[in-house]
Amino acid sequence: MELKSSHTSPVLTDPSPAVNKSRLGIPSSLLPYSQQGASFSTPKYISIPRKKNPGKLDDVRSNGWLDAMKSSSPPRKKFIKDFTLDVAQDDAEIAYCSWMLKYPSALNCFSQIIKHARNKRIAIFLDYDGTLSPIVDDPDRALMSNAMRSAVKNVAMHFPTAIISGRSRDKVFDLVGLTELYYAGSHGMDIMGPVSNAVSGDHPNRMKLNDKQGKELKLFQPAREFLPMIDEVFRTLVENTKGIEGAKVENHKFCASVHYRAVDEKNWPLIAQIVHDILKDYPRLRLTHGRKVLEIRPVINWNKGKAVEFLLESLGLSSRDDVLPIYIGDDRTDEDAFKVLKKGNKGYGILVSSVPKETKAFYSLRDPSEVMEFLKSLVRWKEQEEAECT
Ligand SMILES: O=P(O)(O)OC[C@H]1O[C@H](O[C@H]2O[C@H](CO)[C@@H](O)[C@H](O)[C@H]2O)[C@H](O)[C@@H](O)[C@@H]1O
Repeated sequence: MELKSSHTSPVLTDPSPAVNKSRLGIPSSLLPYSQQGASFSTPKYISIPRKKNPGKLDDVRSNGWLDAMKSSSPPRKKFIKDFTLDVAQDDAEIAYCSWMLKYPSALNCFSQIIKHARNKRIAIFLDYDGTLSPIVDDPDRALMSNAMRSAVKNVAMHFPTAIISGRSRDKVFDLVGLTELYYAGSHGMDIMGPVSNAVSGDHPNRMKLNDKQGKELKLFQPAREFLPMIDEVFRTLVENTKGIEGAKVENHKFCASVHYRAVDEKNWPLIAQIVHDILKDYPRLRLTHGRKVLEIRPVINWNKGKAVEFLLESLGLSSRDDVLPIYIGDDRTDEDAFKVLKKGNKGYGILVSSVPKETKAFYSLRDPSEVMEFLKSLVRWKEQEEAECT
């Protein structure tokens, strides 16, 4: 989606780096795609001490980071012949089935869902990784299938649809490639949504734009002031983790991610300590845990739940009884959105998980293939309903 702005804003235009990256000692090959060409500004107010030997790893053990890291993603299913392990897998399946009594399958409960949806406007919110694309080792290879793309496109033709991702908005748009949707990147801190009178205006973090088709859109970036800070932290993270095999740092514009999925578990405490040490110097940044990823983001009171509320308002769908928002996601960061929908019974959160998890979602789906089935079912139901009305 190429957007033309009537404003000249460094945030929108992503100009060439103002600072020579090699001066910072970072070879450009270490910079992931989303960072190349991103806006750099000379750090004025931040200085990061370069610690050669990070602490004694006591902090991250005592503050629970390590435990959170270990439990942050379900283990992959293995094809196991061993009888004892077969039994263990059966036990896991039994545990999953009993968990589903509390969080039933959205596919099994489809008729219940559409009963509530009758005479209502459904709005669809989708997470990307683990929801539309399967979790893979390399974040750059998390591609969605063409079948999923077409299911999402069909959904967007029938219902207002938005993707709310932890990735940068540009990156998630590159991966999805559909112009029929709205996109919110950086956990909702970078929203390209519809223009509505209710929330437009002269707020400094909000501006109107036109897309290629001339459709008016609104950009909302509540964390714009953090851009240089995130940039600097990203560069420091790249520098400080470069000796750890398998570590990968991504710049998502308003947040930075440190992946440890491909890092030997014995080095996880080191990764955690590096992030912990950097965060100590940035009281205005905080940590959240994703699936085998540590995410550093501004402390502002903004998250995927707020993004859902913002988009509903922009769509003119908030504070109405005839609206049914459905949010599908797999990650801890999606819980903020589930919470918003659960509060006041506004709509349905659907957790994508193949293992039992504590969640604020209402329903569950096992994996992206079930997500696709669910989206297709929604379209079939809507088309049937439309046909009956004509
Ligand atoms: O909000 P999302 O769209 O779900 O994005 C959350 C994070 O997704 C990506 O990481 C996750 O998926 C990768 C690819 O499958 C996987 O390798 C990684 O372990 C997962 O954490 C993305 O790379 C992160 O930056 C996002 O924050």
